[in-house]
Amino acid sequence: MTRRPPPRRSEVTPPVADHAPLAPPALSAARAAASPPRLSFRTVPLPTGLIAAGSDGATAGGSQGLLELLAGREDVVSWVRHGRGLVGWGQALRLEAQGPDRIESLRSAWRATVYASWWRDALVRPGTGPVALGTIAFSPDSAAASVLIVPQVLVGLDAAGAWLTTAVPEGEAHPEVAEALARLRPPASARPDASSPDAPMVSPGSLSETDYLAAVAETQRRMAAGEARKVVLARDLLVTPSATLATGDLLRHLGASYPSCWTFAVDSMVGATPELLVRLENRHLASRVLAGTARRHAGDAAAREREAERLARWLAASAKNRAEHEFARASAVTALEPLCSLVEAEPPRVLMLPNVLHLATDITGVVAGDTGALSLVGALHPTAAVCGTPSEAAARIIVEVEGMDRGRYAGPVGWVDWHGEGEWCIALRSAALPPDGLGPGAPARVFGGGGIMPESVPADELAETTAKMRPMLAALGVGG
Ligand SMILES: C=C(O[C@@H]1C=C(C(=O)O)C=C[C@H]1O)C(=O)O
Repeated sequence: MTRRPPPRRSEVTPPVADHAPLAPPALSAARAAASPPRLSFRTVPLPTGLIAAGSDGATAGGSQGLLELLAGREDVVSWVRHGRGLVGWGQALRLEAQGPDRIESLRSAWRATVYASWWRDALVRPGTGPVALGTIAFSPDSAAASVLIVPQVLVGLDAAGAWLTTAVPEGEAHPEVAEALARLRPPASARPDASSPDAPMVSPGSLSETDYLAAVAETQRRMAAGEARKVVLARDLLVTPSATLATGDLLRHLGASYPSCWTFAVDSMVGATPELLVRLENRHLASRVLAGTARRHAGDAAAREREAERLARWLAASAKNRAEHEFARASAVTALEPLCSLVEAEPPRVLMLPNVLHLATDITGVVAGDTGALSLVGALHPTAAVCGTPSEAAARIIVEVEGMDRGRYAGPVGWVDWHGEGEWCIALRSAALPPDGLGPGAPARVFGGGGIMPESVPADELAETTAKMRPMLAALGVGG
């Protein structure tokens, strides 16, 4: 499909610069909404068998998996689950916003950009045509920018096949498909240093373990005084690798170990999250609320299996976890109802992950009017899964007790397409990487948190944050 007439000129392919093209300057969302940039997008199907997902998300046959395309690369974007989704690199556009209106500003800037742009897309499937990936700060007061990024090259894979979307400023020629395809191969020069002998260095972020225990106790004191009923606290660890480690290689590790999670990367925020904030496709929405956790332990497969069954029974029957879950579930349903003609929530079930089990509620709905995914994100965020109940009191306690700026941790992360649909998760099981890449002297900030209830045991809450950090820590080479 072509949305605006393509420019009347022959497409001459200019010599294409090598990898790591320079990022364009960031454009404030407010400026972009008033005076939108004009981009040209082109989506073409890729030959069958070139890109494929194995049953566990790994490579199938002679083809490449999506995350393998990122080997050795920096400046990547990723949105991959069970080997399918989107990966890309380069930046054709970067929109930035901050403050309480950051989500709405990005939404209207993207809408204006789409209207000012043109594209060719013979496929018209979710994720084809113009797509931007975003990562949004948890708090309106965060110093971290909330961004939407249009990659220069985006490769997608769904059940029907793979495609390639390129984005260039209007008036510039797209790289030829053959050229872009050749460049799907990771640059040999950027291959990671596989021999990093020393273990990474781990140090506390804003709170030591002792301080975190004190923060949990202080939160419980404030809850006992009637200030809030549930508060989600988090902490961070600084992990410094002994050698450079490419973002693309971290993502491959996450995708292989946590295939049922969304392996994401946007603007140096990376992770493998199990929590779907909202997917909007053909006006139908889906959301998966998680709250209430049991930790799994290491061990042989049979022992872990037996333990998981026992933990699942325990979690499903735990009054504390059920109450904690109910706050999160209610906050999501309440946020969605005004925007939907129908909202249905399944009874809670147990979701099993390699490191933890969660109570999970699947929500489905039909969106009223032309409400888009970013409007739904704005209505949902922050749910009581990552903030608390009541929301404002919990947010205040978080600021006062956690002592850190969460940045994009626990904020929305995902993608939006040309008509406002897309898929957004909560940026959990995640880390903020240094902007110029991980390496000695440039640590990753790894996050983990959990819901505090009046009856919580502080030591258990601390252990829960460690269990939730395990995916990122393992990808960074910490622990087993
Ligand atoms: C806050 C985190 O996770 C959230 C909190 C949970 C809980 O308290 O049980 C469970 C899932 C997530 O909604 C995290 O992973 O950092």
